[in-house]
Amino acid sequence: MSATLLNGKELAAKKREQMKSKIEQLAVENITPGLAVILIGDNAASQSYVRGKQKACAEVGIYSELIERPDSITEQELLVEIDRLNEDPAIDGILVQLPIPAHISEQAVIERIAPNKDVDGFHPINIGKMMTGEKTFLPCTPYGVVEMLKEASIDLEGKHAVIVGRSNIVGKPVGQLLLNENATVTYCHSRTKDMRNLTTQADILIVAIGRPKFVTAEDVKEGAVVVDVGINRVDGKLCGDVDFDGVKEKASYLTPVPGGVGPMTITMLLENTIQSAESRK
Ligand SMILES: NC(=O)C1=CN([C@@H]2O[C@H](COP(=O)(O)OP(=O)(O)OC[C@H]3O[C@@H](n4cnc5c(N)ncnc54)[C@H](OP(=O)(O)O)[C@@H]3O)[C@@H](O)[C@H]2O)C=CC1
Ligand SMILES: Nc1nc(=O)c2c([nH]1)NC[C@@H]1CN(c3ccc(C(=O)N[C@@H](CCC(=O)O)C(=O)O)cc3)C=[N+]21
Ligand SMILES: [Mg+2]
Repeated sequence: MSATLLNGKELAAKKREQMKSKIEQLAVENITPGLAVILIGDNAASQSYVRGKQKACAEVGIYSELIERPDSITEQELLVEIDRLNEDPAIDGILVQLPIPAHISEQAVIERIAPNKDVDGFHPINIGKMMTGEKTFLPCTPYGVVEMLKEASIDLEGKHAVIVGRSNIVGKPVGQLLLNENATVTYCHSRTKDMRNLTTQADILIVAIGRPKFVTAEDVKEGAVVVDVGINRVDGKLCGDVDFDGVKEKASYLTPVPGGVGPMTITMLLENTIQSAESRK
């Protein structure tokens, strides 16, 4: 068997088309959704992601503002920038590109963003609402993963979803969203013993660890749905956390890297920004 590819790039393009007409409707009411992105330092990967976000905003008609600051910025200075954006009526969403320098507390920064402008869905209030199933901004990568599975009509109810990775931005929330969809969820991480025994039981396997081609065909059950969140640069080329060529012969569905989860992450950021602008009304 050769897996059906879950084409995130294509679904992202389709969703962005739909967003354009929503934004035209908002324009009638004199609302232009606005996103502020704060980029600290000169990390090449972060710069490239931020460019991707700005390009996507321009494509659908979201106003975007880039605030670039040097590595030497103090935590206090950054918090003041966030306060200003919290008060800015043209800004519906605020994103601080991670990682940030070690001398600044990531948690302090995330908690300073007004929850109703936290389009990343990282604020503890929004995480809490996600856990209780209240409507809120869902974290973009997990939200994008669930949208891709739904688009392919992959039934989640009662399925065993195994998540490899437990970061606050990907692993933990993707498990929570799948639980909200009535999947049975198991988390694996760097201390997990006999991980293969767990991953080979997965109907749905989500991998988000940041280790190139770490998950191989032997880790996967025949017919499983495999979602590769990893983005790794090896010899100048992008690859995921899953050994694509091996796993595609065993999985029923598989996401490519690039062109899988990544474009969906940006798309759900746009979606959250539009949702935020709609609540101005
Ligand atoms: N496509 C997209 O839109 C996005 C892609 N990414 C990519 O996804 C990947 C993960 O990102 P992120 O969640 O931020 O990463 P983190 O580094 O924050 O977390 C990695 C997680 O993987 C676990 N882990 C690491 N090594 C192993 C191992 N050998 N076996 C089992 N578990 C392991 C860690 O365990 P422990 O907790 O025990 O340390 C940790 O929970 C990266 O490649 C990143 O670039 C990230 C965000 C968005
Ligand atoms: N506050 C914050 N929010 C984030 O959402 C956030 C962040 N910080 N820090 C870094 C990670 C990573 N991330 C990606 C987004 C898009 C692609 C993406 O579009 N990838 C393309 C390839 C892009 C390329 O060619 O480099 C693809 O997979 O096809 C990847 C990774 C968001 N993150
Ligand atoms: Mg991280």
